[in-house]
Amino acid sequence: MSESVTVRVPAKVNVQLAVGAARPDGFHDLANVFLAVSLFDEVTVTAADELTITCSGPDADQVPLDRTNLAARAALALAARHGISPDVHIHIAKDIPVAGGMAGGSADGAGALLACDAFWGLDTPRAELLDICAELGSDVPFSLAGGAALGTGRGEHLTELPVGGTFHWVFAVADGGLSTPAVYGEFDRLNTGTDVPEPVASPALLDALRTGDTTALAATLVNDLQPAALSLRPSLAATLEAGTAAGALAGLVSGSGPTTAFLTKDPDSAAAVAEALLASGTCRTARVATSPAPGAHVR
Ligand SMILES: C[C@@](CO)(OP(=O)(O)O)[C@H](O)COP(=O)(O)OP(=O)(O)OC[C@H]1O[C@@H](n2ccc(N)nc2=O)[C@H](O)[C@@H]1O
Ligand SMILES: Nc1ncnc2c1ncn2[C@@H]1O[C@H](COP(=O)(O)OP(=O)(O)O)[C@@H](O)[C@H]1O
Repeated sequence: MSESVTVRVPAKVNVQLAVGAARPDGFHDLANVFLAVSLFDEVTVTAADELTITCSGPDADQVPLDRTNLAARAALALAARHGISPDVHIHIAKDIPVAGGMAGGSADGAGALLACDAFWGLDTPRAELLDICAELGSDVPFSLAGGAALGTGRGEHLTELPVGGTFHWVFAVADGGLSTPAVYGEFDRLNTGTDVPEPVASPALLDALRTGDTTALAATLVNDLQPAALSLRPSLAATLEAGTAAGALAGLVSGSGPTTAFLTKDPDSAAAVAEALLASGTCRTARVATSPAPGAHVR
């Protein structure tokens, strides 16, 4: 057994998030087109007498260090399935914004699962790991998979998607987070009395991904949660405006927000948009990243 295992896991952006009506279980059916982006958390597992968690990075103080942390829940779930002790130390080096709509918690869940699996030498089949991910949260299977995928159901059933090029993004990180259930709740409130259509993936958007056509992707980006996120956080409208005024091809709220994502035509444009966003004072920080990025992998 090696002394430690470190797994690197990407953040995501939803290039299409089509949201259906609330289901009886409270979740919403989705057509969720995930794209992994090159901002990564690193999850390291070492031997310990009990299950403990530490976290480092600029947003570390916002991460729970008890058993509600998705990394702890992943270790507990895997250990329970194999009937072994979950006693390990998990360190999260966090670079993904917390509660930002970029699936940072999900990344840590998938990362801890893979790291514990390797550390304990279990060699759990991939399909079983994906099942555990789905139990942990709707976005967790995609954090394991990476690349690009269509998520259906509540987002946990994945179909891998081909991507024909590299996309250049700028992420404007807002002050504070937005609660995912609160944003879905606001979506329901805004849609009260309307007939919410079944969510379907956009053929034009899937085509743009497949061909790597940035301009076509920019024209088809859509997030049904955006009106709800803007309703809860009206200041995001100014961030979206600042990014597009600075030359981004398009901007949208990332998932449930409040991070906003801007698609740009090349690395130079991304750097210019990031600089303009920072100067605009409409965000806390701006990060440049590319996609697709690989899923959770041992370093
Ligand atoms: C909105 C999205 C878009 O990818 O991500 P974020 O922007 O939060 O990262 C996801 O749907 C978030 O997925 P995830 O954060 O894993 O959610 P879960 O833990 O499964 O569920 C948290 C809560 O979100 C709501 N929820 C989540 C998924 C879904 N399809 N319908 C929902 O209504 C429910 O209120 C649920 O109790
Ligand atoms: N490992 C983790 N990293 C970050 N947040 C976590 C983690 N585990 C649990 N959480 C909780 O999940 C909430 C959502 O965080 P996160 O996954 O970063 O955002 P989002 O759901 O918007 O993508 C946080 O407010 C935090 O309380």
